[in-house]
Amino acid sequence: MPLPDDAVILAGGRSSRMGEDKALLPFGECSTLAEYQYRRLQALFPRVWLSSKEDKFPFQAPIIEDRGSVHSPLVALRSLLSRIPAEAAFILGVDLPFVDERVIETLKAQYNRHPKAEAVIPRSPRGVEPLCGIYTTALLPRIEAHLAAQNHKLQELLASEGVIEVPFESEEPFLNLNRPEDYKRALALMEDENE
Ligand SMILES: Nc1nc2c(ncn2[C@@H]2O[C@H](COP(=O)(O)OP(=O)(O)OP(=O)(O)O)[C@@H](O)[C@H]2O)c(=O)[nH]1
Repeated sequence: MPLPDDAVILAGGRSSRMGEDKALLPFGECSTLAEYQYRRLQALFPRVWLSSKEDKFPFQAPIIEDRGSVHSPLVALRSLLSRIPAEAAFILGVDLPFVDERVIETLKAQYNRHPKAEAVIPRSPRGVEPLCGIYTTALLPRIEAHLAAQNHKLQELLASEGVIEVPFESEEPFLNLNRPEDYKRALALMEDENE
């Protein structure tokens, strides 16, 4: 299997727009979206982790807890890139349930073609999709610098020559669940797929 061997699900956000913790919403056959993502990624990566502020999950999985109480994906990236046993990991937001195997295998293939890349990130028609991509420990010094400057913008971290952008024709796989209406739409899409 091409590298990386590690996948990490970002599941420690505040879910303020959803109004309840979206990682813990039921999804598909699973009692939580976090477990749905975990099971899917287990088929594609030898090691799968959950990234969160604390262990709040009703199933067994290795957790990488955040170092720092501020909520932002950058805080999570600092903690997980310092903790993974390798130099790179595939990162996925818990709220992107439609990122499929084709997307992941395309990103893996690009990473294997560019092993010195700092990150390999999809670009869809709506722009870069930073919550789905391969991130490497080479980013750690810049992540620390951005956090020290209280700059939490992932897009700014990724505006670097060392970041490979991979174009995708559709934004559909990157549909994310921010609000209750997004969740309802995602449940309906799942039902359509299963019919
Ligand atoms: N581990 C960890 N994950 C985070 C943190 N902040 C955000 N995330 C995750 O990163 C992804 C994008 O998060 P955001 O869109 O910034 O925040 P959110 O919790 O999804 O939603 P809002 O509060 O409505 O913005 C989601 O998968 C979050 O669970 C954090 O501090 N730690």
